[in-house]
Amino acid sequence: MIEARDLHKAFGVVKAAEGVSFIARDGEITGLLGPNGAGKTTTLRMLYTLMRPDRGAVLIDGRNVADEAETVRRALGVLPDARGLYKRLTARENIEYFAQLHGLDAATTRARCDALIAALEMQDIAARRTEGFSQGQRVKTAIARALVHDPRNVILDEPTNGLDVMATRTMRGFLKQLRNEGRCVLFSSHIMQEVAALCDRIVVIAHGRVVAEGTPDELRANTGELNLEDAFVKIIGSEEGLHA
Ligand SMILES: Nc1ncnc2c1ncn2[C@@H]1O[C@H](COP(=O)(O)OP(=O)(O)OP(=O)(O)O)[C@@H](O)[C@H]1O
Repeated sequence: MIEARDLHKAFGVVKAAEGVSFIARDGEITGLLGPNGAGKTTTLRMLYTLMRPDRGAVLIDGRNVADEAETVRRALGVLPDARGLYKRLTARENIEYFAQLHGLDAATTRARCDALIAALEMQDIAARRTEGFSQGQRVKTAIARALVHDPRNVILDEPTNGLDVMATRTMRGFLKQLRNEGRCVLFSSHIMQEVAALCDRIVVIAHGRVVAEGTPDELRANTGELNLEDAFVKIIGSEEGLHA
């Protein structure tokens, strides 16, 4: 479980997060939806311990990040906005390297790598150096690497950004599999259709604040709109972020 509790973060005069609070539960996919510059990446960075909030708290499985950063990090798998692969290593070696950093033994490393490579349909690229990888190939490698230690909570910053239709389908199927395994899956997107297709719960963020939250049905009911797109226009107050 991931909990954002009244998170604030400012960069000079820019207030990127102004009291962001929400809970992402186990066995659910939670989507953080908002237009460009809404504060999604900043919020996720605070949640995955990269950035310290000016105010507020982050709790992962009930543990406060400020007190137990190391324990919390072991329970987190993160796809950051900068994917950052080692380009001289193959895709498999990138994943194995993270397994070593987490202290996994050789047999577990092999088993986890094989399972992730199969689940993400990356058998054809596993033995290739990542230098020159396409966007989709890089994202798959970075996700496999983020999940090699079998974390209970998964945070992904715009995981389908730049992916083609087939790669997006694979990614959606993979995220659902993580959810069905009982994990807590939280991802950000500025694309309404992406969030609508995948999420059990949606947290809508605009100008650093949570402006709506609920299941797709609840968001429709609360806005009095039959169509989710119309509901978002009403919530965000513009058509930003509605189109892929
Ligand atoms: N390191 C930083 N220094 C200065 N300003 C920043 C920094 N990081 C974020 N900001 C500002 O904070 C605001 C929120 O940015 P953030 O990246 O969190 O938005 P986002 O919702 O992820 O947007 P996008 O969909 O475009 O990625 C923006 O105005 C951005 O310019």
